Amino acid sequence: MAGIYRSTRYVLQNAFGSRSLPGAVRFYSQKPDPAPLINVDVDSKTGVATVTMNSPPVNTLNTPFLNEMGGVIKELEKNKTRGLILTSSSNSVFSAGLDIMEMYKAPRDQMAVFWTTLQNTWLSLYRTGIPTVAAINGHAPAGGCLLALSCEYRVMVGPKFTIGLNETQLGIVAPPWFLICMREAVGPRQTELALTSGKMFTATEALNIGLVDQLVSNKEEALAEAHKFIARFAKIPPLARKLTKEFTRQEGIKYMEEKMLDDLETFVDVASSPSAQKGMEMYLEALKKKST
Ligand SMILES: CCCC/C=C/CC(=O)SCCNC(=O)CCNC(=O)[C@H](O)C(C)(C)COP(=O)(O)OP(=O)(O)OC[C@H]1O[C@@H](n2cnc3c(N)ncnc32)[C@H](O)[C@@H]1OP(=O)(O)O
Repeated sequence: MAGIYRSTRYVLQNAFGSRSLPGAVRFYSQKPDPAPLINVDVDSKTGVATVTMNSPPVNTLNTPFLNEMGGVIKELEKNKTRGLILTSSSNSVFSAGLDIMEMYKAPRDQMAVFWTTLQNTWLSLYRTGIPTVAAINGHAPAGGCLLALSCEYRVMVGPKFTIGLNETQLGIVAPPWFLICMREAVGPRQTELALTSGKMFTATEALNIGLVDQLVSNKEEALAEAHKFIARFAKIPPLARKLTKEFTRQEGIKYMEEKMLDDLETFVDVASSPSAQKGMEMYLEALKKKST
């Protein structure tokens, strides 16, 4: 393990005094951003929260965004919210996944803070007792797909948007917990086929393999179906529901609880390797070329 990484682990462990690091915290002081990156609207009748990612242009997952998302989930849990619908303010992108700028040419300690924040926020979303639905109203590559997979139900606007774990196309490897989420939705065979090729699925293909649960034709319909899904739990005792969800998701939860620091170490080593850096550089160039 490289010296810088050792010191990163030391800083994080010393700051929190144990192997398990808390979620949704800012590790370093940052200038507060006055504009929220995520909007929350709680329906006063149903108690269901619509959580709208609003970080233009493409809702990339970076440290401030993930911190805010972790804080939102914590707050909704505290307020005993009846449901959480995750969607996007963009007309074409749900989330473009991890912010490559958090990994490209970033110092190892910055990468470590980013990844720890991602791990914690993911775990909060994945295991929350609140019923969760992704209303996928745009493209959802990589980390965007992970967010959707972490919810209990996925309604996707079709037919033109795509979804998938495309990491191998970038020359990087999706970590085991991304894979666990995919496998829980589509099974081992489709997971291997999808991840080894980095396939992005059309909404119809995604429905056919069970990557999404329902196809609709616009965001309004997606939100309506999401509300219907959450209403199914109106008469289910919340504690029984929450524990059943935890049991069902035990593999992912256990992985993160037990392997958090190993996973972090692997990420920093892999992401800072020359081949991953080269892959990201080429990918960023291709994105820039496309947008100009
Ligand atoms: C080392 C182990 C790590 C393993 C895990 C990795 C998981 C990940 O999530 S990696 C990230 C994977 N993400 C993608 O492959 C998506 C890339 N983006 C796109 O395909 C498209 O942007 C889009 C289909 C989501 C949207 O297309 P659209 O035409 O609407 O917008 P663009 O012009 O492409 O983008 C606007 C703007 O945003 C920049 N950008 C897009 N995605 C990212 C990103 N993931 N990170 C950083 N920046 C991104 C893009 O370069 C444009 O920037 P400029 O306006 O400055 O040119």
